[in-house]
Amino acid sequence: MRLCLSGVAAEVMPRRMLQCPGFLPRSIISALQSRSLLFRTKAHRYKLRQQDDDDDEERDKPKPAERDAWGRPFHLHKARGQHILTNPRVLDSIVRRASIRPSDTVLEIGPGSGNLTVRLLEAARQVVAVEIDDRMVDAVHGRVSQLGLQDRLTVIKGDALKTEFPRFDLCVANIPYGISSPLIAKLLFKLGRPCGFRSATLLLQKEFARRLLASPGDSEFNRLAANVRLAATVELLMDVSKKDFVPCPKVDSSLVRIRPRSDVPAVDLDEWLAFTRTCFSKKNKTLGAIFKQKRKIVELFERSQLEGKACRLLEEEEEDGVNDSDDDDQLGTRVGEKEETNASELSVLQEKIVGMLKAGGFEDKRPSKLSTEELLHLLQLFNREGVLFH
Ligand SMILES: C[S@@+](CC[C@H](N)C(=O)[O-])C[C@H]1O[C@@H](n2cnc3c(N)ncnc32)[C@H](O)[C@@H]1O
Repeated sequence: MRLCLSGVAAEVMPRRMLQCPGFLPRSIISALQSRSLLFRTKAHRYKLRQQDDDDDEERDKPKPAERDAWGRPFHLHKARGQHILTNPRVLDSIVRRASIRPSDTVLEIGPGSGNLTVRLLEAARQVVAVEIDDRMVDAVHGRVSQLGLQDRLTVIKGDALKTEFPRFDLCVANIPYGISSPLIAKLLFKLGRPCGFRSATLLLQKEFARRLLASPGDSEFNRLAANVRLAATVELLMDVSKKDFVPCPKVDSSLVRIRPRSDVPAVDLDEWLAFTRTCFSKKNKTLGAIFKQKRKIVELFERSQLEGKACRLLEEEEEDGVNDSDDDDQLGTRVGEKEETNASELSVLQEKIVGMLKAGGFEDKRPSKLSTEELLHLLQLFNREGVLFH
């Protein structure tokens, strides 16, 4: 009976059968009724769907939830990820788990109206916040001034992806989820080496956090996880319910701590990033299959040719003792001239790559199952053969 009720049959069971005394226990009838499983006729289904769409539209509308520095309400924009964390226990917990020292400068991305900022100011020496929305900048300034803490807060108005960050010890933030991936890439790969901060404690969309935490071989393991593993360790600190935000988002969140590694392998980061882009372009294909694609071989061939030619030309220029800007222009033009790619050279390169993958035991392996060390070894094999990705 249970099976029948939990499946499709429950959707089409005539109401009078359910109402017939003794046909079903009362508890089951009320459970079914409360889950709206009864009588989902076409019209009813349409109405339910319509209701869902209306709910989505309602959710997408800006919400009057925050107040500006003068106490006037203003709308929150979903497109800017403006979901304000309102649960004080969760906010306190984030600050506690971020391991802030009294001497620290904390970078906060997207302070919003300052719920987290005021707590960070209690724990740190100073806070530098980057906020894109003027209204939020005013709101957080107003709030912090009321508490007399304005001397220890600097708010940079701008896009966190485009703004140069000042020096900081920790990053602690409830970020707009739309910029998670480029922001983490910026923190780990664009600030130079060593990146100079101890950790980034970030609230992220739960599914995104799971991917960051994935290990090689896990179904969620992807290029982002492979890149982050090269430069950092990631740990899950806690999950946070969507109910703790206003307006309530569609997804739950997780707090993670990302700690830059002090022993990042000596590899050209641009070359590594381009290499993982190629390897993870079809993450479930074997490396043999990925590097048999003609398009990939042509790309690698052209890049290697271009690189080789640029080096040769530079050497020749240096030998001639010529190196002024006109010659630089000429060099650019000459290097930029597209070489006629020769079919036999291409097939030589393809054979070389396939042979190298075979010899290294990589041909039948999938990139999503390789450890950082294995990926680094593979990149080294390519580079040794003169194949460059960047
Ligand atoms: C999820 S809310 C967090 C607000 C606040 N920190 C909290 O915990 O309630 C994200 C904030 O980031 C801001 N924001 C969105 N995109 C941004 C960007 N590219 N750079 C800087 N701030 C951004 C939004 O205006 C918003 O205030």
